[in-house]
Amino acid sequence: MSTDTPAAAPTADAPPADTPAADAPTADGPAAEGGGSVEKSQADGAPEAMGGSGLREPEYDVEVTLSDLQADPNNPLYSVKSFEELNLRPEIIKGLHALNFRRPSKIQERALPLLMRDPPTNMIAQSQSGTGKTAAFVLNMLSRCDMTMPVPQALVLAPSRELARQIVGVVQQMGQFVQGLNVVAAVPDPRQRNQQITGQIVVGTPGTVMDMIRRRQMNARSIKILVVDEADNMLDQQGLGDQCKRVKALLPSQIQLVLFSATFPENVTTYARQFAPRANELRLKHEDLTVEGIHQFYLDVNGEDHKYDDLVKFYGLMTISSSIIFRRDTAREIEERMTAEGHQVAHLSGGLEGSDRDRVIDRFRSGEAKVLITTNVLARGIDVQSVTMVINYDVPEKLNGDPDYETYLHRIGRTGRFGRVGVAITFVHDKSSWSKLMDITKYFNVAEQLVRLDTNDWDMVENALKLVLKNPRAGVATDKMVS
Ligand SMILES: Nc1ncnc2c1ncn2[C@@H]1O[C@H](COP(=O)(O)OP(=O)(O)OP(=O)(O)O)[C@@H](O)[C@H]1O
Repeated sequence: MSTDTPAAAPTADAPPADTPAADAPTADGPAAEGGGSVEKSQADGAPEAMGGSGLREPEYDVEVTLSDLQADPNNPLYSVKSFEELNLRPEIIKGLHALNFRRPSKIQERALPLLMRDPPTNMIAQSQSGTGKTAAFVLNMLSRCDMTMPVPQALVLAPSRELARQIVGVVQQMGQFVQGLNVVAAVPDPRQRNQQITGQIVVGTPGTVMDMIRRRQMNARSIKILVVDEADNMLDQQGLGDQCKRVKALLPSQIQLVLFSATFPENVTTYARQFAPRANELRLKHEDLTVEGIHQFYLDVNGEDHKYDDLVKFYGLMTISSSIIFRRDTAREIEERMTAEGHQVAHLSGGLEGSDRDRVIDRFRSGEAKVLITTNVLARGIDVQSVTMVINYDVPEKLNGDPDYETYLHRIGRTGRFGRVGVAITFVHDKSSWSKLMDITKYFNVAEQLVRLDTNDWDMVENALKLVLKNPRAGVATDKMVS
């Protein structure tokens, strides 16, 4: 895309103007409004307010004081309650303390009393990426399972093996002081083939779970909770939606159904309500979904042919602790080229064997690989706190070419986790990619904050990003920095 791209214009046809940065508020400016959230508590009957490794520079440490963020009522991490007040058992509280969870986040504070109420009620809950949804549903499961019984009692369905394995890890950590707890990952694994599942909590991908129940490897008779994580994705996609429905049909009829996601587009909401009837709902407007700590940029690339070169140049500018590059397809040229440039790169796509996928994600989590190149298979749920940058090498699109709002939000949500600062950079190389990105940022009400990075001025690019990443309280770049 040429440098006379309509950088600040809200539409693709609008004439070039100042960059959006000119009007962009700083982090000291207006905070993301928490007031636009909508909560519908059907159990109560009445609605309530809800509330590259680089080659030149040292690594940046991004620090964040969680207690400050948790004191701001507009912040999704805010809470007035303590875990003790949420009636959690002492051994579970001990696990939370061991994890350094001092206070619940807003979603945990709101969801837990509803989830843990007796008799159990269904729940459809939404909150921004990285705000602790996993802990909310894990704490409910830990509280409700009888650990003296070695049979599955709670089942979590997740869209990828990586996310399922991650959730297993969260259950193990939070439940480390819970006597008798056994949690099992139900993901394709030849070693598990004929093994009987005896864990009280099972976390898996829908196809494997269905197989295990059908082959009687897993006894579903005692299951009392079904959690569908990333529920909009799980219920929307024809394949997964169908599979989730079939898994549900294999479970007892009187169970607690819990759906969690950062996004619930309208077209999925109706289906979600059929899947989990009479649910308490914790919902947000799409305008309130972005996370303040994620600074959104676009790299103005001079045509498709320059994308590789610019990516490599970009990674030569500075060291990022960990970053993820999202691509539409699984081509490996970028990996090869960046490896040749001296970066510690890993590549993960759905086409790899399960054990290879495990090895790759584990290398990335441990920091052995600093750059992860992947597809939408990892767009959702993956929580690696050291990820300070996400790159959308392609603007996320649906199969029909329309902008994919939800995937954009989930991809950028791999950084800026639980109050941390992160940077999301989308490559824009022509009018079409530009206008799709504009649509997306307008949908989430962040078009004004989107900052252009000009590939004709790499010093500016470097300065803009350093400023944001060095200072956890720094605002988005101003027009002085990116002109
Ligand atoms: N109360 C808390 N105190 C401190 N850290 C927390 C708390 N709750 C969650 N976290 C941490 O916040 C991070 C994000 O949590 P989690 O992965 O559950 O987010 P999420 O809302 O499920 O995000 P996504 O929508 O991307 O799936 C995790 O590293 C988790 O350990």
